[in-house]
Amino acid sequence: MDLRLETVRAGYGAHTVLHALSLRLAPGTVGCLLGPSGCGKTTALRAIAGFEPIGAGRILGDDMVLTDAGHIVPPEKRGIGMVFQDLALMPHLDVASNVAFGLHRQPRAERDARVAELLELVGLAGSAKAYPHQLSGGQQQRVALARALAPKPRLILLDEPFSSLDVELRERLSQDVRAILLHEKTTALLVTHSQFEAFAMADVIGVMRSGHLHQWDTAYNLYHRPADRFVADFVGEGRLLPGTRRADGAVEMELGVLRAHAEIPPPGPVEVLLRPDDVVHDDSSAVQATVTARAFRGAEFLYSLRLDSGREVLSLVPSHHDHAIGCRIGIRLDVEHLIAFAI
Ligand SMILES: Nc1ncnc2c1ncn2[C@@H]1O[C@H](COP(=O)(O)OP(=O)(O)OP(=O)(O)O)[C@@H](O)[C@H]1O
Repeated sequence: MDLRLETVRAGYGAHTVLHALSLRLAPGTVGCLLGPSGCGKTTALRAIAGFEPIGAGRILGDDMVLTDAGHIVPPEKRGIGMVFQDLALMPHLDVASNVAFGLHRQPRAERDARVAELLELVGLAGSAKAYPHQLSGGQQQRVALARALAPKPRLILLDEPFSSLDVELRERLSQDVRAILLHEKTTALLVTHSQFEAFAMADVIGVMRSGHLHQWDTAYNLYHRPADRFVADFVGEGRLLPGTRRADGAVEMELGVLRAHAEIPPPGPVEVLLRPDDVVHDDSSAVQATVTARAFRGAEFLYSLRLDSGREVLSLVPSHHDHAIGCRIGIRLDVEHLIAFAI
């Protein structure tokens, strides 16, 4: 489905939750709404599914109006599948019957073939006769996905589908689910507050806060070209440090002078985003900082460093450089693409 939201406003009574939400999800792509709890992700998904009316704007699927301020195509007529956090598998039906649930109008042979195909796809071909309570959480989630995909929906909506699973399983499952969605060529929209899931699954990610969509973009652009301070802060790790943009284009900071490019703000005070890989440990550097915290990440340490001004930066350092908290270490900047915001 080619899904379009055009300046959608929605909410509950007098409480507006979505403010002029606009986005487009191209057919066959996986999109994600990412944002802190309460920012309106689920409300957006429910409006797309047809469970919530909207106060203004339009929701279109393949150029057909699904919802506008005066009218709603009912959920069952939209060709949209859903996978929610609480799986709602039917406990008294075996796995195959759960997956077949939405296919009751199809001839038996076709239905059985589709169920077998999906169970194969989600890696549960051997569990067709098992009951939900005999499966692990991850397996149950796969059944829920197979069930939602069975009728070949034009769009599938996934609301925090992995939130009840442990981290390791989430990681594996989110990659598997992406592969399954691509295989089925289903357009999908996922809602999560986990960046990891968003990055692992989505082609395009929308960062939301308080019902506003701050940026609808690829993971690469959210990380390397954040549209504003909120996205810069919310996506990935990093710290904002004050600086001054000079007339010659360079930016002066306490850590040195950085070359700038045309996109950054005009001369004046700015805030510069420094990612942990922008701050390089270098014993020969004159600039020193104090290690205030460190997290072992296997190949690297993530150091929190206090500058002489009292401000903090993060630095990723190969883990054979093992510096204790309180140590002074030399650092220099190695910024490939300067990101700065006018203050
Ligand atoms: N049925 C409802 N009636 C009234 N207010 C609601 C209802 N559902 C949600 N809200 C409010 O709307 C706002 C957005 O909620 P929503 O569930 O869309 O956010 P979310 O981003 O999905 O959050 P979470 O990640 O915690 O699920 C919240 O302030 C919430 O309290």
